[in-house]
Amino acid sequence: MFFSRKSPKPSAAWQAVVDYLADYFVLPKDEVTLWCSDHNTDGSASGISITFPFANQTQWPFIQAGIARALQSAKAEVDVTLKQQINAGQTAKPPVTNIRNIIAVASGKGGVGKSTTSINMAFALMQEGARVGILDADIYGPSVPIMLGNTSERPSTTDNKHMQPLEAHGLVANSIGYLVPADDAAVWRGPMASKALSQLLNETRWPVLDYLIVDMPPGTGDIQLTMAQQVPLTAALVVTTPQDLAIADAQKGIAMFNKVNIPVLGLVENMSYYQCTACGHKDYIFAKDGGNVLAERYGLPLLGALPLDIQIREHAGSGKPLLLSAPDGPLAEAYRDMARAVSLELATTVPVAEAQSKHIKGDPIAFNPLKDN
Ligand SMILES: Nc1ncnc2c1ncn2[C@@H]1O[C@H](COP(=O)(O)OP(=O)(O)OP(=O)(O)O)[C@@H](O)[C@H]1O
Repeated sequence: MFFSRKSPKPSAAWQAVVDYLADYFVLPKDEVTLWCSDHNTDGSASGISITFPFANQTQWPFIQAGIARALQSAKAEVDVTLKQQINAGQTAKPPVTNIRNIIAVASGKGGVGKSTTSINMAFALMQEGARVGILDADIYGPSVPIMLGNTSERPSTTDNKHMQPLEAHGLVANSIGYLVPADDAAVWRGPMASKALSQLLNETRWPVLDYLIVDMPPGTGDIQLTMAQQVPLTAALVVTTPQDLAIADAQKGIAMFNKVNIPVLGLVENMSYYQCTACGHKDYIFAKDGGNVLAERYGLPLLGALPLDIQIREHAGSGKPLLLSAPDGPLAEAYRDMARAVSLELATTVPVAEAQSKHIKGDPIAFNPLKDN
């Protein structure tokens, strides 16, 4: 965006930008001020750089237009640039090489759509400009290979010690489903399942990732607890459906992460409602506001509400990700809304790790599926 260099009042411009951002993101001015810095455009005129610590690139055209309007009404002129730099969040355990943030997606009970939410959120975060990977920790029922449509592929290795993760549509992934037949893993006891997860996490050559999404096994038993403790999680997200039973189980999920001091970013209500394709009427098939009530009870934000929609099921089962097949539709938009909310929540609630770049070693040679952004 270009403005005349004859900026009479840089402080008015600064104020207009900060006010606009605080208003747009519904955040305190102190918070958004941290994203802004003065920069020199050509040595004589100064401008404002906004560095977002979260993924929101699809919104930049709106934000740029909004800032232009705000500057115009403040009668201020300044050059404004937008950038994105996602920080590594603080973790209790040492971070995994190349991964800035690990987010667990969990559910109190099976079948609520945890895996579907994980994969769609991963693609949505990518569309918002983040570098993303997915780790299928659902050892007993891995579904990532099916959803990515690459069940017959296997991770390769060059040194017999590390795996190159698979890559599908720019998303890097690893899953027990790529490594052993489903029937074998289904009978593993807890210690074997957690060992498998540890190997998948630590012996994969991850490229530099802003987010690794971990699709957890459903439930809140010993296995899930061990896994939650074992992985250097930055934060967790709990997926639920609105009916009472699922809500009761989601509570156990929140309690489990609280017990091991992993911050819960918020809740996602899946299959919230069904919208009639003919008349647009919304039917709350399971119950209304279940996720909202639970979110209020725990003081957590409701970060997304996804409808029950045949397209979501069809895309999940066909290996053709919804976010790529129908990127402009309302469902893709709903997932991107959720992804931005998750990314913003993490950036504004989880403290930034002290050592930002020590564990970022760079993309393994000859393996860089993600475009630089
Ligand atoms: N919003 C939705 N609309 C329609 N179908 C959905 C939706 N979310 C998930 N599904 C479908 O519901 C089924 C269960 O979803 P999914 O496998 O994601 O659940 P899960 O909680 O991960 O299950 P599991 O306990 O097996 O790990 C799948 O067939 C999926 O396609």
